[in-house]
Amino acid sequence: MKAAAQLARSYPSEQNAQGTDTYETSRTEWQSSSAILTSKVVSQEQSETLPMPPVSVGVDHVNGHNSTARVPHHQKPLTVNDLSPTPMHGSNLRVAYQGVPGAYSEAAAAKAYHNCEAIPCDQFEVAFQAVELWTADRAVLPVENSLGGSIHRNYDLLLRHRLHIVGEVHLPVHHCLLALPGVRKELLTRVISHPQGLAQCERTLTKLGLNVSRKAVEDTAGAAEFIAANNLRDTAAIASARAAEIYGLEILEDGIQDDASNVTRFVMLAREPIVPRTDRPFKTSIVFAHEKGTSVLFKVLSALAFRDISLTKIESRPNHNRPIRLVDDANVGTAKHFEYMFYIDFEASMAETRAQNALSEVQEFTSFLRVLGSYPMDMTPWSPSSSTSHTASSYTDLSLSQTIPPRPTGIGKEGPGG
Ligand SMILES: O=C(O)C(=O)C[C@]1(C(=O)O)C=C[C@@H](O)C=C1
Repeated sequence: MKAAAQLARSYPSEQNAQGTDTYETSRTEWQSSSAILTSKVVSQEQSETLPMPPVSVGVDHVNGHNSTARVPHHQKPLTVNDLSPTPMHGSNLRVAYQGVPGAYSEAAAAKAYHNCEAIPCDQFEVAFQAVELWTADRAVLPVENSLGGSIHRNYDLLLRHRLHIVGEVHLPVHHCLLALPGVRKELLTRVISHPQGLAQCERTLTKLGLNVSRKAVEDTAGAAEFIAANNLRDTAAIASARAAEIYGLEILEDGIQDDASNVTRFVMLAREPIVPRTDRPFKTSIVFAHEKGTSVLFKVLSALAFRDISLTKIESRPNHNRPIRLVDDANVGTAKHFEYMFYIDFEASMAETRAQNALSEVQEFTSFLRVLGSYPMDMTPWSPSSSTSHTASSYTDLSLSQTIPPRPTGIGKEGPGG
């Protein structure tokens, strides 16, 4: 079959959204069998972490602004042991995020899915698995920040798991320096936060003249929770105003991110892709590799540029299937090339012919190609000064308005979402 025809047939259409032609079948056409990666639970993202006992929560206020996610009392983060394919209850969309209540990821879940039930997970991988095993309907995960850069772990997990990107959401991130009531800045010896939180405030921390060590923990709100639970009077957390409220901390400094327009981009993941459309701006995310490594990159970029398709993001990660390629030259020795997976986001919908043609061409000179998702761009108005204020209802996850394949027996119905 000609590649273009194969592509047009393989990407989900209105027809297959009705269940007559599943995306699962088409997806295999896009992937070389050697590149299929298995899912297994991996160790936590930070090797050096602090234990964080759970603390009860109940304040409904995200990062200084009203949240629409419901946070049950005494909610403990989901761990890998909690994951079993048990039936869901209730009609609201259950959205998995990494962290504890008060984390920015929780705010992103609320922005993406108004009135959702936000489910905290102790690792990114658990959030992926929660959706795969029907414990959650969606996962909302950070992929990049305007100051701290890419969240590499999630790029690797996107490849290892079979979920589809169904949307994106940009969350302005407004950091505060939090400590127990009565603690003065001069008494601090340590600042703890998520590595991204530390990275996003590095220059400001230095400017404040604090004589503190930095320590990475699992998430920003978890840092606040840890200080409260252990009554640490020499330690401050970088976290949201909502985390201060939840865990009873005081705000020593407000807005300590190095750039006022600090923003994190999150992607929404689902078990099924959405039907791509052309009536609003769409983005498509792909990942590809080639045995000849980086030499293919120029061709891929040309295939997009030739069709006037703009790139919004490019990322490379080690190709874990084949990390090194050795090239022997009898005369000079052995060259050792690192192998990469390339991730690209571009501004076009897979419903557009130009995107289909571009990917047909890309398919011809890559050994592995996977469409991670084609989804509406977050076009909500930009207001960095208002921190994490969000217009929850202005965002739409189109997957909620499409026909969604039935759940296995015993699973409840789809919630309202965005
Ligand atoms: O720690 C949190 O609060 C998170 O939600 C995680 C996270 C991230 O992984 O980048 C999300 C947004 C901010 O960039 C800081 C941290």
